[in-house]
Amino acid sequence: MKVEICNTYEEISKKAAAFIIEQVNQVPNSVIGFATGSSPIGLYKELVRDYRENATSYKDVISFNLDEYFGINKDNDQSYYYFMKTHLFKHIDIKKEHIHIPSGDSEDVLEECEFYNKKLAEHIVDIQILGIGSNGHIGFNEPGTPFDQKTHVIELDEKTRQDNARFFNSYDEVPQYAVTMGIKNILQARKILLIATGEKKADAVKRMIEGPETIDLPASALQSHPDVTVLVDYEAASMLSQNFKKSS
Ligand SMILES: N[C@@H]1[C@@H](O)[C@H](O)[C@@H](COP(=O)(O)O)O[C@@H]1O
Repeated sequence: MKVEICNTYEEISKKAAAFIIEQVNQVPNSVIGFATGSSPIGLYKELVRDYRENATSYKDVISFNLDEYFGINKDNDQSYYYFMKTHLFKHIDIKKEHIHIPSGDSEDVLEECEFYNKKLAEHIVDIQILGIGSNGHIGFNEPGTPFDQKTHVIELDEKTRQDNARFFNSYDEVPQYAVTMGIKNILQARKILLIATGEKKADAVKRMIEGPETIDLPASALQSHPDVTVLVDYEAASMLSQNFKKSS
């Protein structure tokens, strides 16, 4: 894994944006895997700014989002569909028919998972953007998820629901289940770009990079991927060994 320790969230967001913009400029019909959560918001702001200033076009880009809450309709302002629309998609020229986000309110959720896996199998994601949960989850793959799992329904950890409660009126409103790309899908991307900030992520970041590869820390699965870039601030990097900090 390439680990870059940055001074500010702004620096992380700019570096991440440059990574995506370079990909889209080189290959206009790139397939980009998008993530939600607060970590990539700065990156999306930068992409929108660049779109307005430099007209980088997304008209041929195909997108796949990692996950969606289960039991939430896409027009609900807590849905990840709504998040992507608000923070990125409505500001750029990506085509609606090129956007893929698992549906959180399909009548048959297992069929939805199968459909999403089928769509994913028709493409190779060029860059998958990731955040990381404080319990080491990626997408919504909670601790204990087998690494060979593809898109599936998952019961959210209490920790995850507590962490995400800040976006809802109360803890009880946080959905109990989600639909998420599996770790197997995530590892099939050509490149992975993970963003983590703040000391709440420090333990998960250390275990992702320096700990054993274990289903107890889902992000440790990334150790077996050949092209992962991790952008962190000093707080998120604070538990990494000194050796590691120097060599990065
Ligand atoms: N499912 C999302 C993840 O994709 C995200 O990476 C993570 C961290 O979120 P944040 O960036 O807000 O800390 O939690 C959420 O639950």
